[in-house]
Amino acid sequence: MAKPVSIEVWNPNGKYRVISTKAMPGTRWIRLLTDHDCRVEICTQKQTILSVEDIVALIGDKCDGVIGQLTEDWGEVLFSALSKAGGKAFSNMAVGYNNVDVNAATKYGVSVGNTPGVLTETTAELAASLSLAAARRIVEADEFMRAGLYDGWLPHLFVGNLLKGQTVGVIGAGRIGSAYARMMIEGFKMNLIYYDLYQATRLEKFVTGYGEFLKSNGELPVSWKRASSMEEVLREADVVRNLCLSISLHPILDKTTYHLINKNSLAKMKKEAILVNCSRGPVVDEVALVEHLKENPMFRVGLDVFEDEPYMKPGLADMKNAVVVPHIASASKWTREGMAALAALNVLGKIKGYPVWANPNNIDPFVNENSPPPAACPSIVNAKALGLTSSKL
Ligand SMILES: NC(=O)c1ccc[n+]([C@@H]2O[C@H](COP(=O)([O-])OP(=O)(O)OC[C@H]3O[C@@H](n4cnc5c(N)ncnc54)[C@H](O)[C@@H]3O)[C@@H](O)[C@H]2O)c1
Ligand SMILES: O=C(O)[C@H](O)CO
Repeated sequence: MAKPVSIEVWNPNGKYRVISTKAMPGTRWIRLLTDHDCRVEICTQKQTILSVEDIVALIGDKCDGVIGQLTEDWGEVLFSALSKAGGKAFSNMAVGYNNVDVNAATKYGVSVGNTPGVLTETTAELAASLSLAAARRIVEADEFMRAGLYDGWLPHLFVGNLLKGQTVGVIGAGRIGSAYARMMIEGFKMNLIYYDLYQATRLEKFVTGYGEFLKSNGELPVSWKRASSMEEVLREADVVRNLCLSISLHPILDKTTYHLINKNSLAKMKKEAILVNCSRGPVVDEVALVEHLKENPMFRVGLDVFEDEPYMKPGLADMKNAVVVPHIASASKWTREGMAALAALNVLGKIKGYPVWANPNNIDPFVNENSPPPAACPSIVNAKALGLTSSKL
């Protein structure tokens, strides 16, 4: 029997019982629910990662919907418990939903929401920050300063890499990968090589147009190339004798991307390259990465995500050529409040029987605080499997 889980309650007399497994930023998401007759219960338990047993206890005998977190294991047990409690709606407060067994949810008739779009730029900005921090050795230099080791300017002190005019590689050129690519191309005049299962037409058009603009300005144009495999992105450096300086990972995590970066792929990268991961930890074989970092001191990584969060693989914390941050890529106030609103509206929309928003890439009307959100679920990943109708709004 799980211990009772501590909660905070809003609108105790609300008709629909909605649970959030964590306190989320802002209060708009709470208002959106309480204004529509929901009783909102927020778990205030101290431990960061809730167990399945804790969540079953939270769900109890009557629950209409749950907002959960990417640290939780949403599978058969939880969807069955939610369904038994009368619940039909779940939303992750994240765009990635590799922690969710969508088939199990569908089997129990539970919709699975996620929060795309609102975190695209914030996440891409962190990937760009990690690229810069790694290229210019910012963390190492900061530690050096604070340790009182600086005793005067030196020609060799913390020499790093220039990004301008080099090549940026993007694996997974979806929303975030494309936004990151644009930042690096526009900001640092980098050339692009990308690998994705699908053609990133808008990104290609952007690079072509920007290249023409630079040319008309008398500057060197930028170029793009769509690689036919990830290996081609890693190898490109040798082919064109141009340093493929920075490679950033932005695919979803599934069985096709698990350990996409491993011992073999690392061996194909330039010894002085930079690898950034703001997708999911298991996209990189972290043990192989630690070995590679040890053997190649000029190879640098910027990591926001880790294979066994919250832990790092042994040795990673000691590597000076690694910049590590605790899964904060989407951590801007605007984005986190927007994610909370989207997650709440995914759950509310299903409870109310609203249709599903037709374009999950344009969620602006849901995050605009100055007007009421559309009567729709912003993003339901199993909408088709559940036969949910699409919004005409
Ligand atoms: N670190 C963070 O805090 C953070 C924040 C937001 C998102 N993410 C992660 O980033 C991922 C991407 O988010 P998004 O909004 O850009 O999603 P998206 O669906 O727009 O983009 C994912 C892209 O990956 C591509 N892809 C899928 N399988 C691939 C493969 N085998 N090889 C190459 N490309 C492949 C898809 O075609 C798609 O273009 C999320 O699923 C999530 O896991 C992490
Ligand atoms: O998938 C996501 O949304 C992130 O990992 C957290 O923002």
